[in-house]
Amino acid sequence: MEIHNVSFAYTKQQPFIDKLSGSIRLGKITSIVGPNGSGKSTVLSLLARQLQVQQGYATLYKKKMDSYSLKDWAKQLAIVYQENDVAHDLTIKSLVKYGRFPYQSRFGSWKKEDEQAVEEALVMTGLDAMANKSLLELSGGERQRVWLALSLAQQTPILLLDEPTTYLDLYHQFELLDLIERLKNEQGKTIIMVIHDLNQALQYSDDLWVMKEGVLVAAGNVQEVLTTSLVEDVFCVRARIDKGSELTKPLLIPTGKL
Ligand SMILES: Nc1ncnc2c1ncn2[C@@H]1O[C@H](COP(=O)(O)OP(=O)(O)OP(=O)(O)O)[C@@H](O)[C@H]1O
Repeated sequence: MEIHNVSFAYTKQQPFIDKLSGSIRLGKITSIVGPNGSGKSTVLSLLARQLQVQQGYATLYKKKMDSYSLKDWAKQLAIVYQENDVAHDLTIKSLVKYGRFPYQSRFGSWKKEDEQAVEEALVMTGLDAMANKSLLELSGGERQRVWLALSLAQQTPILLLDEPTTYLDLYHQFELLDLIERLKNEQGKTIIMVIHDLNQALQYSDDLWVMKEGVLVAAGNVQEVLTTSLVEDVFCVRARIDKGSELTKPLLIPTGKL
């Protein structure tokens, strides 16, 4: 996936995202990090076509993003936001079924493969045993898993996740990140996720995009990009990096504000 000089403005003044260019490696996990308000979610929304690119363009398999119909785009790419509104009287399964929407023809019926995709998504997210529960009965973290299940039922090769671990306790954060890693390793999915925890980014991603004030200031292999001087420049935080061993990944240790 390639992004060429993409610009976007929320207001008529200066573009907020100004001529952003970069590539996303397919079949890899790319984490987008950066301070609050730096444009991470905006970039996800532009790729999901929830916001419209105003200048420049993005391509997938060398074909321009805009030349895919919205329905075809929804077969390529699913997005899970951090916060979602929903009519609460739905059951988990009935919400996850909406992931099959791009595959339904106007008068089409619900097919065996639709049912199978929903079941698989429920099993993968550990929601199968409670599939008939109402969303009202769920905790914030459980509800977050339902949204992930919905996007998995969509069976797209690309998954965009906006702060997927935010509402989860530490155990469930690692459980979800392990699931994301499995989706990459076993199904070859491309994952693009916004994440605040730099150590989780270090542990789980292949590539890192670093945003600051709407600009992509660094991109590339996560271990090469995430240096102490970058953390100082972008986050205004002092840090040191424990290089780890053959068995362990590096660890970033923040030591205070600059
Ligand atoms: N709908 C909107 N209308 C106007 N401005 C917006 C809108 N959504 C976001 N912004 C502004 O765009 C900027 C970037 O927001 P964005 O949500 O992309 O940042 P972020 O890096 O994801 O932040 P965070 O880490 O706080 O979630 C912010 O200054 C924000 O106030």
